[in-house]
Amino acid sequence: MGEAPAFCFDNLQNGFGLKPKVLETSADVGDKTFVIGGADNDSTSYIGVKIYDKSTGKWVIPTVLGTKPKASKGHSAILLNEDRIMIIIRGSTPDDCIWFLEVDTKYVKEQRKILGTEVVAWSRGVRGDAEKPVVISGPSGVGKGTLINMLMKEFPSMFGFSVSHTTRAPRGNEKNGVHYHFADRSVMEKDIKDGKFLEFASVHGNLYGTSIEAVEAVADSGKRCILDIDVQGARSVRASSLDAIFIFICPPTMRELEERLRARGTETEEQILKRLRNAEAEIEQGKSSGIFDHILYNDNLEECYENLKELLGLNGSAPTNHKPSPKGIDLPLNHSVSKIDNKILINCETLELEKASKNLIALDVSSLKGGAPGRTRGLNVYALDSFSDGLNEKLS
Ligand SMILES: Nc1ncnc2c1ncn2[C@@H]1O[C@H](COP(=O)(O)OP(=O)(O)OP(=O)(O)O)[C@@H](O)[C@H]1O
Ligand SMILES: Nc1nc2c(ncn2[C@@H]2O[C@H](COP(=O)(O)O)[C@@H](O)[C@H]2O)c(=O)[nH]1
Repeated sequence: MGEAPAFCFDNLQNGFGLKPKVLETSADVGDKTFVIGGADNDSTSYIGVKIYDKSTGKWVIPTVLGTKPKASKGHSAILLNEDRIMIIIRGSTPDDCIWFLEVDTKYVKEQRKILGTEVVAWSRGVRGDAEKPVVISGPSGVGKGTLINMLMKEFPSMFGFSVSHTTRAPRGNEKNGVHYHFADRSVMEKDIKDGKFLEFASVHGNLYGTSIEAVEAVADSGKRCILDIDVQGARSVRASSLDAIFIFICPPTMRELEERLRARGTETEEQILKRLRNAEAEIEQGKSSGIFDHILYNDNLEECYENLKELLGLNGSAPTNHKPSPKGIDLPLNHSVSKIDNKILINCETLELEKASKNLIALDVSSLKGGAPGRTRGLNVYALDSFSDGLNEKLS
C-alpha cells in the first residue's frame, strides 16, 4: 500500500457568509475553492455548494445538476483526479452514503458551455457494475414494444423497462408510471432544464424523454435496462456517458408498417400519416447514421425475437444467475477518512470491542464508471483488518 494520506478534508469551517452551525468541507481545484455545506436546520433539504474564485476574489453560486444528497449531520470530502470530489455522508443509509460532486469532468465542462454558468453535478456512488443497457429504436409501429414485452415476459428477473416521460395523452390501456410517466409540458421542460433527463426529443409533435432516474432505478434493482426511444434520443444517449447496446428495428416494407399502425388502431388518421412520414427519415438515419450496433428486420415476429435474443446472448434458455442487486455500505455516524493511492480508507470508530479488528473499510476508486448525470458505478468495497497491512476480506 502507499504512504501518507494524499488528501483529506474533514474539517468544520464557518464563515464565507454562511449561517453558523453549518457543516462544511472544502476542496481546491485550480483557482477555485469548492465549499460543500449541509445545514443542520430545516432551511436546506440538500447539501449546498458554493465556489470561491481566487482569481477574482468572488463567491459564485453554481448551477447544480443531478440528484442531490440530502442534508446530513456531517460529511467528509476527498478530491479525486482533480475533477470530482467524493463525499462520504455520515450516518446515512448504506446505499446513500457515497456521493460524487463533479466539478471539472467532461460532462461538467460541456454543461458549463451550454448553460454559460459555473456548473457542478452530483451523482450517487454505487458498488459494482451494471450490465449494459439496451437501446431499442425504430419507426412507430415496427414492433419495438411487442419485442420488448416478449423479452420482459420471458426474462422477468433479468430486464427492467426504462419508463419514459411524455406529453402525449395516454392510450386506453396505458397506465401512468408503467407505460409512461404522462407529464405536463411545462413540468417536463423544467425538469429537462434542471438536468434530470438523460435525453429528450420532440417526436411526432409531442415531447418524450428518458429521465436519469428511470434508467438508474432499473440498474439499482440489479436488472438490465431496456430503453424504447426514437433515433434522436438514441443519438443523444450515444453521446452521453451511458455505455449501451444500440439496436435498430426495421420494418420489412413501408406498406407493412402502415398496415401494422392501422391495425393497432391507437392513432387518428392524421397521426398515422405523420408517423409514416417521419418513419422514412428514421429508417434512413437508423441504417446510415452509425449510431446503431445492430439492425434487425421485424418481418416474422418469432424470427426477429430469436435474433434479438441471440444479440443479447440469450440463446434459448433463460439464464438463472444474473447479477444480484448491489448492496450498500453500512457506515457508522463517526468515522474518519483518508486517501492512499486509489484507495479511500474509512476508519469506523466503533466502541464494540469484538468489532475492533474489522473497523477499516477501503473503497477502491480505480475503476469508476459512468457518473453525472447518472450514477457513479464501479466502486469496490473491502473490509480491512486494521492490524494487518493488506486487504483481507471483500465485503459481500
Ligand atoms: N412481426 C410482426 N408482424 C405482424 N405484426 C406485428 C409484428 N410485430 C409487431 N406487430 C404488431 O404491430 C403493431 C405495432 O407494434 P408495436 O406497438 O409493438 O410497435 P412500436 O414499434 O412499439 O410502436 P410505437 O413506436 O408507436 O410505440 C402491434 O399491433 C403489434 O401487435
Ligand atoms: N427520444 C425518446 N423517444 C421516445 C421515448 N419514449 C418513447 N419514445 C419514442 O416515441 C415514439 C412514439 O411512441 P408512442 O408510445 O407514442 O407510440 C416511438 O418511436 C418511441 O420509441 C423517450 O423517452 N425518448
